[in-house]
Amino acid sequence: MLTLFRREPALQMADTGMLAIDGLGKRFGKLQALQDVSLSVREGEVFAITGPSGAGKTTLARLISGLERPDAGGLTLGGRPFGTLPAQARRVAHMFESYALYPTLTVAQNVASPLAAPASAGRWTAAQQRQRVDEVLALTEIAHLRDRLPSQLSGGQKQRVALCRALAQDPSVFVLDEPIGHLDAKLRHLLRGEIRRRQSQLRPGTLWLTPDGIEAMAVSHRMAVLIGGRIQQIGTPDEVFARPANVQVARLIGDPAMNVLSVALAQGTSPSLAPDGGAPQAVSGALAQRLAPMARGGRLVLGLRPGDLALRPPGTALLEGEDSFAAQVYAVEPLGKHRIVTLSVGSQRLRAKVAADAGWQAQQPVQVVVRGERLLSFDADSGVLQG
Ligand SMILES: Nc1ncnc2c1ncn2[C@@H]1O[C@H](COP(=O)(O)OP(=O)(O)OP(=O)(O)O)[C@@H](O)[C@H]1O
Repeated sequence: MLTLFRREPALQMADTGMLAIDGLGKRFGKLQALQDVSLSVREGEVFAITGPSGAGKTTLARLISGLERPDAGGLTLGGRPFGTLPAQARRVAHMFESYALYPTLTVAQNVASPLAAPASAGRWTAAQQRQRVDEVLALTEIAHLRDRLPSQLSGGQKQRVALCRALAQDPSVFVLDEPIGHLDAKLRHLLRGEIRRRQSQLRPGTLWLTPDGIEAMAVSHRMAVLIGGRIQQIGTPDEVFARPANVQVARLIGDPAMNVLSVALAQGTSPSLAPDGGAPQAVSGALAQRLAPMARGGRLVLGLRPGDLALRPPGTALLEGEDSFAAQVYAVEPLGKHRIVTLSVGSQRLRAKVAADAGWQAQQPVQVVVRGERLLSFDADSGVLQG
C-alpha cells in the first residue's frame, strides 16, 4: 500500500513549481550536445524524454542539477530563475545513470543519505527518515536488501537503490536518468505504473529520461523526443504515437516501431509505386491518391504501423478502403499472443504484428494489406510528416 508524504509547513525549504527550460544549449569542444532545448515540466507531471544513446539526455539532466553550466538558455522554477543557483541549492533529486552509490553504506543508509545530509539538517526526525526509506524500498521491492552493501547487490538491485535515494527526497524537481533500464521486463512494467501513480500525487514534477520509447509513453503524461541534441517533438504519448513529427521519431516510437517504406512513383499510365530495390507495383485506392500529386519519379516515404498491416495470400480480393502491395516473408517471431512477421519489400524490411495463429513461413510470397486512412506520408528529403 502506497503511503504519501505530507509536506510539513515548518520545514518547507524547497520551493517548487513549473520547471521551465528555455533555449538550453551545451557544447563539448566541437560537439553541439544540446541545441535550443525548450520544454516545461508541470507540478505533479511525469515528463519523459526519450532519444537514442548520445542524444543528450544525461547532459540535460546535469544542466538541470547544476553539474554542468549551459552555453545558452536558462532555467526557471515557478517563474524564478533557477539556473544560476549552485547545485546544492537547487534541491534536484537526481538519480544518476551510473547510480553513484556510497560503497561503505548499506542500502538503507544510501537511500537515507540525502535526508541525513547537512543541507537537510533537522528537517526529518529519525522516525520520519525511516518511514520515507521504508516506503520507497517497499515500492521497488528491495525492502529485504536494506542491510546489504552495494557490493552485495546485482546491477538491477543497485539501480533500484539509486532510484529509491532520489524518490525518498522532497525536492524542487525529480530528475531520473534511465531509472529502470536494468530491471527485468516484469518489474519494469510494474514499476513504471506504480511510479507514475506515486509521482502524480506529489507536488514536484518528474523528468524521466530513457532511450526506450515505449517506457517513455507508458510512464509519462507528456513526452519529448530528443535526437542529436535537438527536441524533435513534444506531446502526449498518444499524440506522438499517432502523428510522429518526422521519420526519425517514427522509427523510435512503437513496439515494433513504425515501418518507413521509401517508394518512387513509377513511370506508366496507371498509378504504380516502386519500393527501393523492388519492381514497380500497380496500386489503387488511397495509396494511389497519395501518389497522384507526385511527379513521375518523385519520391515519398510511407509510414506504416506494424499493427495496421494485414497479411493475405497473393491475389486475395481487397475490401472497400484497402490497398495492398506484394512482399515476401523474411522471418517469423512467435511471441505468444501475436507474431511479428518481417517482410522483404524490394531491398527494404517491414514488420507486421499479426495474430498468433497466422501460419506464415519464411520465403512465402504475401499480399500486404493496409487501409489507406492509416497510412502516414513523410517528405522524402526533409523526413517531415505531411498532411
Ligand atoms: N564531458 C563531456 N565531454 C565531451 N563530450 C561529452 C561529455 N559528456 C557528454 N558528451 C557527449 O555529448 C553527447 C551527449 O551525451 P549524453 O551522455 O548526454 O547522451 P545520452 O542521451 O544520455 O546517451 P546515453 O543514453 O548513452 O546515456 C554524446 O555525444 C557524448 O559523447
